[in-house]
Amino acid sequence: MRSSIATMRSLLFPSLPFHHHRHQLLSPLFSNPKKPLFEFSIKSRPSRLTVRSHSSMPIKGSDRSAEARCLSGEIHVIVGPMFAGKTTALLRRIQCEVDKGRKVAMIKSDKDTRYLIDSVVTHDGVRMQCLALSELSTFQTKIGVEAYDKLDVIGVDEAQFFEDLYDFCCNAADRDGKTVIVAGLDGDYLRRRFGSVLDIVPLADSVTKLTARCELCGRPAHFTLRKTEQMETELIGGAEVYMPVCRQHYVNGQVVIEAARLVLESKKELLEVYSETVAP
Ligand SMILES: Nc1ncnc2c1ncn2[C@@H]1O[C@H](COP(=O)(O)OP(=O)(O)O)[C@@H](O)[C@H]1O
Ligand SMILES: Cc1cn([C@H]2C[C@H](O)[C@@H](COP(=O)(O)O)O2)c(=O)[nH]c1=O
Ligand SMILES: [Zn+2]
Repeated sequence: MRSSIATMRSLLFPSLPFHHHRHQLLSPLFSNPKKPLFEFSIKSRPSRLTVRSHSSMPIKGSDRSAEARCLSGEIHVIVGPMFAGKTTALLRRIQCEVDKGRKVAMIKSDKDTRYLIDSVVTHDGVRMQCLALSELSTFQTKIGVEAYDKLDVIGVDEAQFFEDLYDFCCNAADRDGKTVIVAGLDGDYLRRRFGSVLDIVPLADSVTKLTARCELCGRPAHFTLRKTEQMETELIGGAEVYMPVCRQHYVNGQVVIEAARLVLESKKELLEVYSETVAP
């Protein structure tokens, strides 16, 4: 038990620097340099807001007034097709937060087993250790209330796989004053809403939709085409299953895939008729 807590803490407050080198294992959270601490007090006339800076008094989540916490909370959403650079952008924004001396934690869905279970990994191989969770609601329990209170920023990757994304983001930003940076697919391979990612758009301070390069013509790719015949929404995979495409090649691709599916189905029916009549 003690060793697992120690492991968890090392995930949260390592002293390792944060490097942006290819295949470099990035530390998920950052040393805890003093960060400017602010206390908000709303004067009697609601239009006046006094901000006082206390460089020494540690303000924990529980000490700050509710107004102060929700004022300091932020939600930023990064969406787009696969290979659009969502995870890359997430890691870059985390770096910016580190440069500002803020404490960060990274979370991803434990459904993403493509590269490493305990790391967020871009398609270019840039990695960062993280907590792989099935539900975001377990995060605070896993890291402990004290460590959670000290956090300034929470990164979430593969957000499309978290069913409790909306409540988590709401609580983290509005109640606890965290900056939450979320990366995930807005649409699935059928261009339908994927999980709860679109639900947090009304909660967001910013929404960024990225594009990849169409694998067939090089134009900007806004959609993800599934190359295989599986039809379930959740299918973990990379370039062997998916490719980013432009609108024209998405539509063409869907026509081809649907035609291929029809051919396969009719072939299967022919084989069944054959096996029942010619060779019972
Ligand atoms: N068709 C493509 N268009 C754009 N980037 C691609 C493509 N295929 C592979 N890549 C690589 O994928 C990287 C983006 O990876 P990543 O940030 O993990 O994307 P996402 O999280 O959006 O799937 C790019 O920097 C690029 O090197
Ligand atoms: C389009 C689509 C994707 N997925 C899966 C495939 C990957 O494991 C992730 C997305 O990875 P990213 O490169 O970090 O964006 O989601 C899926 O399950 N269903 C889909 O329709
Ligand atoms: Zn194209």
